[in-house]
Amino acid sequence: MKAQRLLKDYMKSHWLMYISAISFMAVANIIQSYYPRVLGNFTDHLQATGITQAIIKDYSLILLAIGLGYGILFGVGQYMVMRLGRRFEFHTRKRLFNHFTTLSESYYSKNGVGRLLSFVMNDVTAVREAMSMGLNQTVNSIILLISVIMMMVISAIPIYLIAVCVLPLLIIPFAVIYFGPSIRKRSTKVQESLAKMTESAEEQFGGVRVTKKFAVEPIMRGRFGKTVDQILENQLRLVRITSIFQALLPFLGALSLIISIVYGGYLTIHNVITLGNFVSLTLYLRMMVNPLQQIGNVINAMQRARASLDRLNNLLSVQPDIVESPTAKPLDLQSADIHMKGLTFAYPNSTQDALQNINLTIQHGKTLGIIGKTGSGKTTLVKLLLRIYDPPKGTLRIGGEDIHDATLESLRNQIAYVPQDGFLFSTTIRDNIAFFKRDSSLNSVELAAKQSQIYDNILEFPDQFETKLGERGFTLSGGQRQRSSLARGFIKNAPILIMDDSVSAVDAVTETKIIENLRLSRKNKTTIIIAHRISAIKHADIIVVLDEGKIVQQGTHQQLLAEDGIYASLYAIQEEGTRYAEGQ
Ligand SMILES: Nc1ncnc2c1ncn2[C@@H]1O[C@H](COP(=O)(O)OP(=O)(O)OP(=O)(O)O)[C@@H](O)[C@H]1O
Repeated sequence: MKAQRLLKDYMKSHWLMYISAISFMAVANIIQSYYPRVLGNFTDHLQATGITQAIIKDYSLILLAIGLGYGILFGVGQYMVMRLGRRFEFHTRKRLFNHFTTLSESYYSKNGVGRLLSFVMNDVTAVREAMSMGLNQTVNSIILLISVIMMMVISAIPIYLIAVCVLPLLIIPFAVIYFGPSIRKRSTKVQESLAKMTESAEEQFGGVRVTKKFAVEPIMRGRFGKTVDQILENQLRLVRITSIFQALLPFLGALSLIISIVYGGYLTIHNVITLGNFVSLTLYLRMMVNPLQQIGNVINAMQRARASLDRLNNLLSVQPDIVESPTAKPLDLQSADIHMKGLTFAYPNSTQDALQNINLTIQHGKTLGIIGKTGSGKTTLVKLLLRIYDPPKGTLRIGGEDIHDATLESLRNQIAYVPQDGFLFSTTIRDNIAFFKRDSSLNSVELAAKQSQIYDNILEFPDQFETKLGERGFTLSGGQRQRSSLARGFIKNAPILIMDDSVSAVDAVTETKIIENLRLSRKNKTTIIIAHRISAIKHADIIVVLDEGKIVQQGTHQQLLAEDGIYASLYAIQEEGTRYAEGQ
């Protein structure tokens, strides 16, 4: 697994912006650290000469200059940091999405949509917040602390007094080392439980229609409630530890201030230091409390963000299962035969073979029908053809070439796959049909719609081919959805068309018309039809019957009827059903 360095890479490519932002904020803080010194001098002046108009004017102008200088420079620096944070968020989300598009189906079957959404939403935001706030406050606090210490050292305040007063503050680094790892561990738990909640919400929303029909809302609420409870529990554990940590810092700051008042006051009474020095010292120490508290906040936020950053880096390091060989060539499938020889396949993480010793030849231009019980391996067979999963080397050849030697693009571009439950996007029906090539002419979209027998329905939709589907759009029936997705397969006019149970939701008359259109439009092109109904495949040049991953029968409709096997008994049952229905 190649380690990813999301944040480091980003910082490397934006270093100039970082340096500029840091410089602006650094100068702003150096200017601000003059503030106690000016007030100290003011006090000494007051003591020496009493209050005069000139003193008031001079010091107000100096303070105004400090205020303006700090405000402008700090504002610009802060803007740059925030901008960097937002750009990081944008860049990371794009990078994640690009990465998602490279991952294989097996990754998606292991990770729910909600979990993936959580990476894009929660984790990226956690890192961005820590980045903007972290950089901002770290620079502010560190520069301010250094400037304050420098100003104290070059002032007339004795070093031993400074050392004693600053002593409690030295405990802070130890507190950080002690609390840091626990904060990070608890933050990882919070992020994980957020991911679980998003996953659960996605599942519950997706299944809301089923839930409603079965009136099982309490179960739904219970399931979601559990994930929310888990977040609360994990967040409270995190809050407990961060609160202790954050309370400790101001306490140490206050302690140092008390020491300065007691010890500094004593030295002032005995004239070891001036009243102005005493005022400056307390102001300096007061000025150190905020940056110290900010450092605590930043460390907490950084620890939380580290947990998210680790999750993101791990995700970006996931390699797709299906990788193209460096020597892969684009294949031309126009006149390619398909050969399967001794093909045995088991899904990753499964001990059972989904396909066993498949030997099959599909000559180009022919129609293959595949039938078999549910779970017999029909879909698996065509997934291997699309290389959604990898068949063992040497077991599947297309046009004489091993499938592993073909580029994925050439393979998938020349095969049209129509699944049983084709997904339709929230766009117009026209765009859904022309999904493969958005600029297809309306004529070709209409032709595909006619071939898949959805044309007449579309004419009745409110905006016909421009009718918007999906969320806040028009809802199609199951059969209409299936035929729209079939039109998507027709319009591609690919050398190989695979219909995976794609006419299961249409009535017998429509099915016959679709099959007839298929035969007309796909002369000399390879077509693979998976079906449960014999009526959908009986015209095929060759039919295979799959049972528990094995080909148990192979031949034409007539040949298989003549055999004493699954096909003939299936035919008898389905015929009986048809006769019964017709007799009703
Ligand atoms: N992603 C997967 N991971 C593990 N096992 C799987 C996966 N997909 C399918 N299977 C298993 O492989 C076997 C064959 O499944 P396949 O989907 O090919 O059957 P099918 O004949 O198409 O079924 P149906 O007619 O119900 O669509 C089944 O036992 C199924 O549980």
